[in-house]
Amino acid sequence: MNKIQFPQDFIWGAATASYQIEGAVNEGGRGASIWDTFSQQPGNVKNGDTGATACNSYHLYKEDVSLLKELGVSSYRFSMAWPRIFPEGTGSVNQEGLDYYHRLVDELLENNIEPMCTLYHWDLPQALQDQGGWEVRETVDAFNEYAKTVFESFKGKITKWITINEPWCASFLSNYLGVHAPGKKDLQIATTIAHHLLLAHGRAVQSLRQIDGDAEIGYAPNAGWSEAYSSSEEDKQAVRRANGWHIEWFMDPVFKGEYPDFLVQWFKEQENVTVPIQDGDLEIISSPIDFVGINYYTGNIARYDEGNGLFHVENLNFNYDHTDIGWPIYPEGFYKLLKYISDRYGSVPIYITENGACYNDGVENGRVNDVKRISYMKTHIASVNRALHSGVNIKGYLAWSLMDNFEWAEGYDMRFGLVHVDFDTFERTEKDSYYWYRDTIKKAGYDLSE
Ligand SMILES: N=NNCCOCCOc1ccc(-c2cn(C[C@@H]3NC[C@@H](O)[C@H]3O)nn2)cc1
Repeated sequence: MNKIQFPQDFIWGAATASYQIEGAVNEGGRGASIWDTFSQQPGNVKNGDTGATACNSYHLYKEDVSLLKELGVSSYRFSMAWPRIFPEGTGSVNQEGLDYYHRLVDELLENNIEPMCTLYHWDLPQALQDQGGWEVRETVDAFNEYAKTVFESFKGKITKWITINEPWCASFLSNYLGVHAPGKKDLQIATTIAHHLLLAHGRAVQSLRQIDGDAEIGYAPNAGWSEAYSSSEEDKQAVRRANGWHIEWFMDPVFKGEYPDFLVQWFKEQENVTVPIQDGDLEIISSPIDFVGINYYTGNIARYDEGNGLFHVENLNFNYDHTDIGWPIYPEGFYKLLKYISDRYGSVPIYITENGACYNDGVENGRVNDVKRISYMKTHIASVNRALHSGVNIKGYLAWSLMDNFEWAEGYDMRFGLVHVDFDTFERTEKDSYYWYRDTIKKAGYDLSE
């Protein structure tokens, strides 16, 4: 039997995020976010693209839900834009913002699709950034106010919440590497922000427990996978640092109540950078959660390289095939990552909250023949299946992304969607991968020989 089979109760879904799909940035009472500001600054985003119109999902959400219904998914992961709920970050609630998300959630529920809502997918209100943003602890308080407001408003409708999406991106990629908003390049600032994001996560977990005991909550750390080039101790230690930065730095505090000490020492000795932990912080951060979302795209083989970057690591190009965004295709890394997480953190329920590939195929004769995306999905869903059958407690898989959208600093050129979007007309065209995924969901798996 050459079949990849999943349990009948395995959850299949698709994912998006507010700034990447909504558009309508000046409608419905929405305030500015740091991504509005960052994308308007020349040079930050390819082709000068911004999320001003995106996929126009603010107005076309019913069409999006129809696509989800036809796809046959039981879960849709989306994010709320904090600046739609609190245009100034705190203070008065924007009822129009709440109303929009109630319309979306009601449409999902009417179509028997479970909403999985991300509170923070990087669109911090600019008004808060102007007062220090995630560098200051007041923003943690503001996030908790935002979280409590939507927990109350959607109680009984939304039963799966994700606090923070990819805190590594929202801290280090955005404030040390300068690639994402707000585009800072300061390791101490980034390390402080990473801590405050984790603290905000923990505060929101505690708030949900007070407001809605029937809902579940988790977070979605991004996780790449680096593998040592050789069995030399220096290669193994280099890779331990690289994986630690992406994985343990954001998972140990939540699941073990402490930062990985070898990296804390590395930051102190190499960069004179420290984590601004205050009494009680780690107890808050390690508040028990119901699931963890894992976002996986790519992995690599790496080795020690004295003086190379923060951790003296060189990623080797093994001529693996790459997707159109240049990321190596490494499905084995997905299996190894999932096993690693399960071995290190136990049987916490895992949802794959993002996995997908960038291929920029266009529409030809009404079709998008994205065979490479189908191949990527086959090998990566197979890796999820391997991990599941190796005892990893995986509850579901949500493809990134339902549709092509604003891919941050890459703008609209880089397409991750199962559905093609014409960003001038907003016309949606289901790709071949959409139909393959639909059929796979129906069969709860696929035949490896297909
Ligand atoms: N490590 N050092 N890098 C040095 C130089 O970095 C160059 C660029 O780096 C990165 C790293 C990671 C990403 C990234 C993108 N997505 C995809 C989104 N996930 C959430 C959802 O919104 C998707 O759109 N996930 N991760 C981008 C750029």
